[in-house]
Amino acid sequence: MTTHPRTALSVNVNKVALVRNTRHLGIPSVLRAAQLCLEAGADGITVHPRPDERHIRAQDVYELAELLGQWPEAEFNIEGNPTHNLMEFIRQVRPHQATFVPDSVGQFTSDHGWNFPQDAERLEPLIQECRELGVRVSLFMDPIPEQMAAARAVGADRVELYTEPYAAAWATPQRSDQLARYRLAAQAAITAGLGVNAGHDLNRDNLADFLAAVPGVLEVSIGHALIADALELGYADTVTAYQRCIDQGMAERALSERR
Ligand SMILES: CC(=O)[C@@H](O)[C@H](O)COP(=O)(O)O
Ligand SMILES: NCC(=O)COP(=O)(O)O
Repeated sequence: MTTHPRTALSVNVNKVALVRNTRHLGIPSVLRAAQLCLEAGADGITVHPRPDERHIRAQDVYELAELLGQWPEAEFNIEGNPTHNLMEFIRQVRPHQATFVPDSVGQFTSDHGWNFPQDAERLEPLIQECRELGVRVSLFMDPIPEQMAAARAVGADRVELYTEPYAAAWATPQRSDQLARYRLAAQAAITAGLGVNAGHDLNRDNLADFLAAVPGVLEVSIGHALIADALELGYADTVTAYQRCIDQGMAERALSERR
C-alpha cells in the first residue's frame, strides 16, 4: 500500500490584513495571526499582495518573510500575477513557492486559471526566472486535464487547482460530478510530472471530501473560510480543526485505494 505525504495546510492571511486596513491601529496583526497558526501546526503561510493593497501590503510580505525564516519546516507561498507586481516580491523575498494567478489589477477575487497555449509565451521566462532563484512555481489552473501537459511544458513545478466550482457544488447533487472533474485533472497533472495544490473557497465542510476523492494533493491554501472560523474558534483551534479535516480526507482516500 502506497503512503502519501500528508497534504500541507498553508494559511492565507489576506483577510486578517483586510480587517486591519479598516483602521490605522495595526490590529488585528497579520504577523501574530501567522505566528499563532504556525505554532498550532500550520505547514505554511500564503499571501496574495494585490497591486491595490486592499489587504496584504508590501510591508506584510517582508515581515512575514522574516517570521518564516524562524520556521525552517514551514513554507512561504506568495501569490499574484507575475506580469503585475509579483515578481518584485519573488526577487526580494525568494519564498519557497510562487503561485502565478492570472488576476486583473482590480479583480474582486481570483476566479479563473491560466490558459494554454495563449499564456505560454509570456509565462515561460518568468517561470524560468523563479526557478533560477530557487523558487518553486505553481500555476493557478482550472481543472482541465488537457491543460496540464502544457503547464508542465512551460516549466511549472506544480499546479494549484482552482476549487471554487467544487465548493459551490458541494451542497448540491453536482458534488460527485465536480469531484470527478478534479480527480481527472489531478491525475493528468501527476501524469504530466506536476505536483498538485488546491485552493479557493475550501472550508471545514468540503475539505475532507475533496481530499478523499482527488489524488496526490500536496498543499491546500485556505484563507477566507479559515479566518472566518478563527473569529469564532481562535487561530489555534481552527488550524487543528482543518488539520483534522485533512487527516479525515486522506484516511478515506487510503481506504478507497485499498478496496
Ligand atoms: C488565488 C486564490 O484563489 C486566492 O488565494 C486569492 O488569494 C484570493 O484572493 P482574495 O483573498 O483577495 O479574495
Ligand atoms: N490559493 C487559495 C488561497 O490562498 C485562499 O483562498 P480562499 O480560501 O481565501 O478562497
